[in-house]
Amino acid sequence: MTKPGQSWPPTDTEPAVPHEDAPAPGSKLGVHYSHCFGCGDEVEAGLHIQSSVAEGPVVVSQFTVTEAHQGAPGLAHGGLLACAFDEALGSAVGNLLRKPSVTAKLETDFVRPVPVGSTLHIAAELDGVSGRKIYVSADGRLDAADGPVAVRARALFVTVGFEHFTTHGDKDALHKFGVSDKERPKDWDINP
Ligand SMILES: CCCCCCCCCCCC(=O)SCCNC(=O)CCNC(=O)[C@H](O)C(C)(C)COP(=O)(O)OP(=O)(O)OC[C@H]1O[C@@H](n2cnc3c(N)ncnc32)[C@H](O)[C@@H]1OP(=O)(O)O
Repeated sequence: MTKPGQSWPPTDTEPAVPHEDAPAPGSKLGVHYSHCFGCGDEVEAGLHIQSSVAEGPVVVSQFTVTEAHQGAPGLAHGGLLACAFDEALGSAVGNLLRKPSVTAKLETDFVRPVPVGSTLHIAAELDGVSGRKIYVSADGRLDAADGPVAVRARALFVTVGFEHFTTHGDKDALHKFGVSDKERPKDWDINP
């Protein structure tokens, strides 16, 4: 675990420079997969996170906590909050760098309770890249972009080849992600 005060990223990194085809600041980001628990519109009890690109290597996301997301009565489950951050951090990595990547490590600090009915405003920022390793962190603020911080997270994503998804998951994964064979060389950095 990263201890409070420990430097982040934990190793020397290069700046994370958005891909030339990354959506511009202000762009709303769509659902990357309709059955994704984080953002998918076909998962009734899912998190239905909505994200858009902000200035800097930053993606902002909103997650509204419903009764389907409770741990204690009236309060969000911590594991689902971690899920929300995984999605928000992954969205920053995937959309800005356009490198297929997976979460290798995810740390969360739960600072305040998050009640049902509240909306977490999550700002995820790319902190640096070291080879295949991408460091990214986020703050989640209660009910407003400048509200009190409720959750903080840091993550390491590792760039993988597209075959990670087709080998370990669904052989049709790329089409389900909406990435056609024709698009791959142009729109994605596929040489991790
Ligand atoms: C438009 C699109 C939107 C896209 C929007 C997408 C949003 C989706 C968000 C959800 C994302 C997910 O939940 S993804 C699902 C959850 N994650 C997973 O299922 C990943 C499962 N794990 C794996 O498949 C593997 O362990 C990998 C790929 C992470 C790494 O395996 P590998 O490829 O063999 O590489 P490996 O050599 O082990 O690791 C590479 C480097 O990372 C380091 N490393 C690896 N794991 C760790 C670790 N836990 N902690 C520290 N360091 C680590 C290694 O030391 C090494 O450093 P060095 O020696 O190079 O220095």
